[in-house]
Amino acid sequence: MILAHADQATRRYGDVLALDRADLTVSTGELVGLLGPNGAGKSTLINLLVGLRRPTAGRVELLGGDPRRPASRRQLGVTPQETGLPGTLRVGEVVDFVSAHYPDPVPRGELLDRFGLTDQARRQTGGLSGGQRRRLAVALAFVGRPRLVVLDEPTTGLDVEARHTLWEAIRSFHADGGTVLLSSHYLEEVEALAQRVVVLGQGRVLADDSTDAIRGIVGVRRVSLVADDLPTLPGVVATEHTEGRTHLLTTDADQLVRDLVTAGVTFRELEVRPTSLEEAFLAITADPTTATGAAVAARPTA
Ligand SMILES: Nc1ncnc2c1ncn2[C@@H]1O[C@H](COP(=O)(O)OP(=O)(O)OP(=O)(O)O)[C@@H](O)[C@H]1O
Repeated sequence: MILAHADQATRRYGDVLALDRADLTVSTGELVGLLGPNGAGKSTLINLLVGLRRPTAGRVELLGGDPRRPASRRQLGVTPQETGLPGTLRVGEVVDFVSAHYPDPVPRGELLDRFGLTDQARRQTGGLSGGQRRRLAVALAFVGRPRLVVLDEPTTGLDVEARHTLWEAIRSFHADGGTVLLSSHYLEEVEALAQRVVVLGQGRVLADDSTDAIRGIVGVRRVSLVADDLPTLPGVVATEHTEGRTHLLTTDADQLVRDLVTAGVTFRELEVRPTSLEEAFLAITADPTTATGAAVAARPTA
């Protein structure tokens, strides 16, 4: 069953085209990652799906209805990117307050334990660390045993341990049959959790595929060297020249280095390093005729 659906969803903010004809379907039991750099449109798409904003064009549907209708949101749990908690309420009181809205909430102790907040139950939320506050905000999305949980960058600002606690909680909800849509800047995070990844860039869905396939697309590396003359080499997604160095972006750095040697290229000062997600996106969107670009373009996007 389809729990969330965007059909050519478009959203403008004045002159800014934040989301450009995006398609997305999330079905029961899926754990889908929404991956993209800053400003890609992740929050915009999420906000349309959970009824916080209306699309300028196109259609969105949540749990079979219009997300703007409260009835459609009854079985939804959301943690937006920005949240506020009443600073003088204790952690346990906040959980009780939210729980009171649901017929069969997760017991307070169980929820706090799952999110590593048991020791903070009696603390006022104003006295929590940023990471603890974020974990509480995420935990609240799960209180009402929702069918669908939507989390907008749930682990931003968390240290490694807190991030892992949160991942475990998300995994266990999913293992019990729950459905999750979460956004992230980090491929590693999406890889750790999701089987399916939707990549957004400049408001468009660039790819919608398995985590493995996306790793192949955005796992771009930068091979940089000094060489007078370079032949055309296979597997190069983009080429840049700065200060006498040539930078070759590729999804297979090992093979590229082998090809350089086989081609008899005289080079020096070779460096291989990972690219940022931004660089990878720029590379794969810049030239749709490259092998990598074709892999992206092959997905239905427009
Ligand atoms: N309320 C708004 N008013 C004007 N422009 C907006 C508004 N919300 C978002 N935008 C713009 O829409 C584009 C997409 O923003 P969005 O927040 O959806 O991206 P994002 O992928 O969630 O980014 P981030 O990872 O930084 O949170 C950006 O250019 C942003 O500046």
